[in-house]
Amino acid sequence: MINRNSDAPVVLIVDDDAMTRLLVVETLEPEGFRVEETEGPQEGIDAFLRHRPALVLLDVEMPGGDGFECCRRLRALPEGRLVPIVMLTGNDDDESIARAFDAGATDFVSKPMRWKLLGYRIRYLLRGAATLEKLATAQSSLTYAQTLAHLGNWEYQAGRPDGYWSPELYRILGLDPECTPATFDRLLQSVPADEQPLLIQSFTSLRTEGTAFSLEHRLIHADGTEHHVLHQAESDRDPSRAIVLRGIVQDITERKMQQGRIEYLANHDALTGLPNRNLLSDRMEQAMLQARRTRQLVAVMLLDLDRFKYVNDNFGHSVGDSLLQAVSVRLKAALRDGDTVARLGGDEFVVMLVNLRASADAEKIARHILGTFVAPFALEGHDLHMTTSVGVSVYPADGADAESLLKTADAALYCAKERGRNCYSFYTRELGTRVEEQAELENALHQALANNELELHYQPKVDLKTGQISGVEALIRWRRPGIGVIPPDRFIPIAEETGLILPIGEWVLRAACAQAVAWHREGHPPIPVAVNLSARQFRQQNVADMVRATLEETGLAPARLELELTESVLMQDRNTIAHTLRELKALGVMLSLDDFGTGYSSLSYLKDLPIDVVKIDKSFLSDVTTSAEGASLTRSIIAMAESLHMATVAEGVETEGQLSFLNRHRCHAMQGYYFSHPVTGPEIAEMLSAGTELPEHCRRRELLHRTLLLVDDDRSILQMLGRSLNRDGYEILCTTNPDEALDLLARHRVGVIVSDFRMPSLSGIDLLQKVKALYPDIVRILLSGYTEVQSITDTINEGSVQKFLTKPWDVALLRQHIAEAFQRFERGYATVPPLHDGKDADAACVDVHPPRITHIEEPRRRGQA
Ligand SMILES: Nc1nc2c(ncn2[C@@H]2O[C@@H]3COP(=O)(O)O[C@H]4[C@@H](O)[C@H](n5cnc6c(=O)[nH]c(N)nc65)O[C@@H]4COP(=O)(O)O[C@H]3[C@H]2O)c(=O)[nH]1
Repeated sequence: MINRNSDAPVVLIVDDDAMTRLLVVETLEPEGFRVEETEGPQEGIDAFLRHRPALVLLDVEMPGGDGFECCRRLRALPEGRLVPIVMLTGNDDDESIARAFDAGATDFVSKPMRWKLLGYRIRYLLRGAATLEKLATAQSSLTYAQTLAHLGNWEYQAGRPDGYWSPELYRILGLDPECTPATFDRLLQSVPADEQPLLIQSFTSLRTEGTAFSLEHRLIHADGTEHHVLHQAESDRDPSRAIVLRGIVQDITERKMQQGRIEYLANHDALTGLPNRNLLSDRMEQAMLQARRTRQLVAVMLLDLDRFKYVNDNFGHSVGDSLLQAVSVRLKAALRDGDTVARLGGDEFVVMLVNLRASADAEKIARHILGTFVAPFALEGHDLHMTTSVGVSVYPADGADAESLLKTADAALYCAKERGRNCYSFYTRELGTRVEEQAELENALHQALANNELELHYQPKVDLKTGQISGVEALIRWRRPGIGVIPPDRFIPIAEETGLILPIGEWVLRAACAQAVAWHREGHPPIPVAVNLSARQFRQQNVADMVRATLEETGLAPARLELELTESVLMQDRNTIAHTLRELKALGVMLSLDDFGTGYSSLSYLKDLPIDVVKIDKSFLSDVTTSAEGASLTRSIIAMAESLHMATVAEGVETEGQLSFLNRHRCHAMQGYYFSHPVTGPEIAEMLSAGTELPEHCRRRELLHRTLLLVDDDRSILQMLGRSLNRDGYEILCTTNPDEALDLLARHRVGVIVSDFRMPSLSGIDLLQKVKALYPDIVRILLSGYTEVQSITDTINEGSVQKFLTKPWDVALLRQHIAEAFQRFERGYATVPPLHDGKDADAACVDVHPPRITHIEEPRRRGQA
């Protein structure tokens, strides 16, 4: 019977004896085997390759060759390594058996054989072969896996110095298995000296007490490189009850490096390499712990670069990035080793100072930090002058944990910025309360628009020539239920910061336009309404689109809308802003520059922008009648605007003196409490109906009459002077008090002042010096006795006095000099040239003739005997 079952295990019989082959077939096929037969060694090898038998029965003596040699050749084949080969031998002698095993045979059977047992024997051998194959597969998988995992292993028997190291362990150590004994001492040699004691101790406990260990330590590879390994070991007893120690050594160098990299990235800022918020918090907690123990202080400084956004917008992000890197280098260089500089993101840095004894130490360092910004940063061909604001909080007084310390430092930073930047502020309790209030305000502001809590007031602007209302400015108010009206200065900055200014700004624009249309519909003359736009609106919205849509929606003529921008708007990217302003101009609206003089706008920049009106900030107006500087700045702004063909509106006009000053210098319009506070829409309507306007004497007049101011503490002299001059048609103002004289000058357009030399409260020279500074166009005459001439020579030479009259006077000559003085004033008035680039008007309008002395000889020049 021939077994053709293809799944049946194949047995190859190689024997020249046909009878033996037949008996094998007859015996095995009924047992479920398939038998392939060949007669000689070479055919046997060919059949082996063809049929891949599960087992080979091989005769020892064949005519075609020796069975031992055939066995050897079969074993040499890759496919023949593990196949059971059973030698069939007629010689049951020891030598043949030994030769058979030597040639690689698995077993032998002596002829004549017991055929009945052959099947059992073959099955047994096949089971053994299968187990061996599985073992070999498992072994190679294990080796492969160990290589992949860089996992080596070792084994020692207690009491024996030599043991076993796997190939991978040799590879990890970089050692040659052929010439390196697998001893524990050799393993130890590869461990750096500082880590050897730990390993020895662990190994000893394992050996003596059976305590398993798991350690990470370093190993020095044979090539000298340092590797990190995870080393784990435990002990066991083998079947003979001997103690066996087994361990694995895994090379985790790569994982360690990646872990290190991940940890670095998680704790450092990628741009500057400085610690980030994460690491900073850790360090802060540690520093506070230590400070508690040593009773010292920790200071946290929060830094924000002033105008960093301007650098980014105008010089590009790569310059911005280089700047941040340069700042981090300077900050690190400014501090001690134990201190920390971290970057929180953007242009925010934190400096943490440890081991401080007093807050004053932190103050010194804060000053030092400001000092490190003095030198410009030379970056990509630009010299950037940067400053920073610093908020400081101190542990333990200002916070018990990292988060609260950063919060209080932030509050202090806010205060430093409010103080004008480029300075530092320490946190105080009052500041904290203010910050909390701010936070509360911020929450409430989110609801304000939805709850209809916002409203608009309007402040009239008045034309100084006609005295009539020429427009209004819309000013927002927040009426908080249960609290009252909150002024915009308190909530607009918050709205700016949070972005709420965008919806609020849109609402203001719509409400103001609608109100202007409503006034017109009620029959009032069409007056323009001005609306403030914030810098953030320009950055984040398409302002031109929004304005166009609002004009369409409300039906307001574009010429009746004025948009007020602050200088901070102009500090944004030049090209973008110029483009937006041109788009707005193309719509037909008016553009005015608010709070002019408080920012950084330069004349050359302004002249390229389509600005119609410059608003002079109220901070200049406040001291315009008392401070030479205030007066000079305001004059300069008016003159500059005039030269650029822009109109001027002065804000915050509260007194007649300020108004007179503005008229004298030909400002176009005013806005301020002197005329009206901001009022409601209906109140504006009432003012328009009533034709409310500036009183006649407050308007700008061209030269109508000559006003003369006489100042003398002696009333009788004043009367005599008045009598001498009253025929000439002057408006004569008299006062015995120099302070009152300044007030009169502020309120009246005086052309000539005559002042006595000796007065108890202020000398005539001091008064005229002030007049020169405040009103350089007024012609200044000093009145004195003969004997005083010598002492006032220098003053005359300095130019504070332009004419000099002596007492008693010749009436005709007095009249003549006063008339000449007025002619001179009027000449100057008619030719006041526009001022350029902030130059003071003095040089232009003061006639610097040598002083003329009436009645006596010329005073002697400085240095003359
Ligand atoms: N001391 C004094 N002050 C005077 C006088 N005349 C007017 N003022 C005040 O000066 C401010 C003029 O407005 P601003 O410079 O545009 O300054 C405004 C403006 O920058 C901002 N603001 C107001 N409304 C809005 C708005 O709707 N949107 C935006 N973005 N900002 C607004 O808030 C600032 C303050 O507004 P207000 O508190 O209404 O304060 C107003 C006004 O009430 C005066 O004679 N003396």
